[in-house]
Amino acid sequence: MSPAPVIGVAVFLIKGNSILLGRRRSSVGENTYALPGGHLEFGESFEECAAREVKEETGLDIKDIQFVTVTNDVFSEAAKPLHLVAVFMRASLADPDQLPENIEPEKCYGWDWYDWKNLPQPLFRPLETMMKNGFSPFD
Ligand SMILES: Nc1nc2c([nH]c(=O)n2[C@H]2C[C@H](O)[C@@H](COP(=O)(O)OP(=O)(O)OP(=O)(O)O)O2)c(=O)[nH]1
Ligand SMILES: [Mg+2]
Repeated sequence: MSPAPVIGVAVFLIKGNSILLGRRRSSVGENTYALPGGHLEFGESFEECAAREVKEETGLDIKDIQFVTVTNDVFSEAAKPLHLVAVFMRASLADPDQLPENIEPEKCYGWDWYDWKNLPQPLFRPLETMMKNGFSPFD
């Protein structure tokens, strides 16, 4: 039996021309820069999941949470095959002066703001694929 598809929610947290990224500590995408996010829990809306994951991982409070796009990928070559539906949301800081904290240091090396025109490398693969396809969360 194949495992059920998994639903991830990731958040483009936008501040001026920058987005918040953290270098992952994970068997999936170790050392790559990714958005805050995690898995949808039973009964949650995408907006609730986005706000909860950003709070759990960075301590930040967000507002104006909107859906932007969705990806659907099957990683069949992986040791544990994974079918991932990733829902991408966009949001802004409720308080522009609030600073990100690394609340889950076992999952992330730290959060920082990066100019959209000068993103760090390597990006987490789903993010890199979106960028290569010309996606922008600012449009
Ligand atoms: N965090 C994050 N997840 C992403 C991004 N792009 C993308 O496809 N995803 C997908 C891959 C992951 O399987 C899924 C969940 O994110 P995650 O790996 O951070 O999960 P997590 O441990 O924080 O989740 P949880 O089990 O604590 O709820 O979302 C991204 O840029 N950032
Ligand atoms: Mg996460």
